[in-house]
Amino acid sequence: MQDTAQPLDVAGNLAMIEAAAGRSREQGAELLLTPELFPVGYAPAQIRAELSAEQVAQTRAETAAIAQRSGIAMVVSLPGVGGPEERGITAVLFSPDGEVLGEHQKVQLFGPEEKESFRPGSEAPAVIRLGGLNLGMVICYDIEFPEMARAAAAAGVEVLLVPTALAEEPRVPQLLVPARALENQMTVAYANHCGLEDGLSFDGLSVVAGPRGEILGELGAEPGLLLAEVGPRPASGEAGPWYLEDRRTELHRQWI
Ligand SMILES: NC(=O)CCCCC(N)=O
Repeated sequence: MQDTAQPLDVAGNLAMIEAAAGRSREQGAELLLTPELFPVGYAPAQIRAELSAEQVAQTRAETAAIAQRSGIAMVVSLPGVGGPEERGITAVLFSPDGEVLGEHQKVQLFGPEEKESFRPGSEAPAVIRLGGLNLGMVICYDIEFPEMARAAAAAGVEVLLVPTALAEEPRVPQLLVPARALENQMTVAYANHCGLEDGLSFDGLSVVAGPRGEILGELGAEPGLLLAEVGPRPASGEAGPWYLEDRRTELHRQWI
C-alpha cells in the first residue's frame, strides 16, 4: 500500500488501511504491507508530544480488528508500547485473525527528530513463518545498512517486509532495495508514503524486488496498491552465486 497519511488523524489513516486491505483481499492478496507509522502519520515530534501510551494501545487494537475483519495478514508500523520516553518505532505482523505473529523495533533511527522522539531497537529481525514462507521485517533506514538485511537472511528470512517513510532519496528504492534482495537472495518489499505529510515530500516509489534483484512490481509518485506474488528463496543451483553459503563470516567479523 502506498498513500498519504494525515499526522495524528488515526481514524482517517486506519480507514485508508482498511480500504486497502479490502481491495487487496479482493485481488487475492494474502498480506498487506503498509508504510512506516501510517496509522499515526510520519511526524515523530508530534507523535511524541500528542500520543499517549493508551492512545497507541487503542490504535494497535483497532489495527488488529481491521486485519480480522478483512481476513488478511497485515504488516503495520506503529509506535511501540510504553510512554513517549521509552517507546520505539515498530512493525507488527498481524495474522488474518488479528493475532500478533511478531514484531520488529527499528534499530537504525534516522536523524535528530526520530532520535529525540523514539528509542532504538537492539534485536535482529525475527523469522516469522506464514503462508509457507519465512517472513521478516525491518523499517525504513534499517534497509540502508547491509548488516540488517544480511542478519535477516542469515536467520532464514525469505521475504523481508519493509515499511518506510522516505523523502527525496529515490536511490534507496531504485538501487539499494534491489541490491539487498540480490545480495541476500531474498525478496524485499518496500512500502512508502507518497505526497506531502508534516512538511515532507515523500517519494512513493514503493517496490518489490525478487531474490535475483529483479523488479517484481513498482509504483510511481501517486497513491496505489502494488500486488506482487512472492516465493521461497531459490536454490543457488550449479552456477551460483552462493552468497550466503560462501560467506567467510569468521573473517568478515574481524574486519567490520
Ligand atoms: N524514516 C526514515 O528512516 C527515513 C530514512 C531516510 C534515509 C535517507 N537516505 O534519506
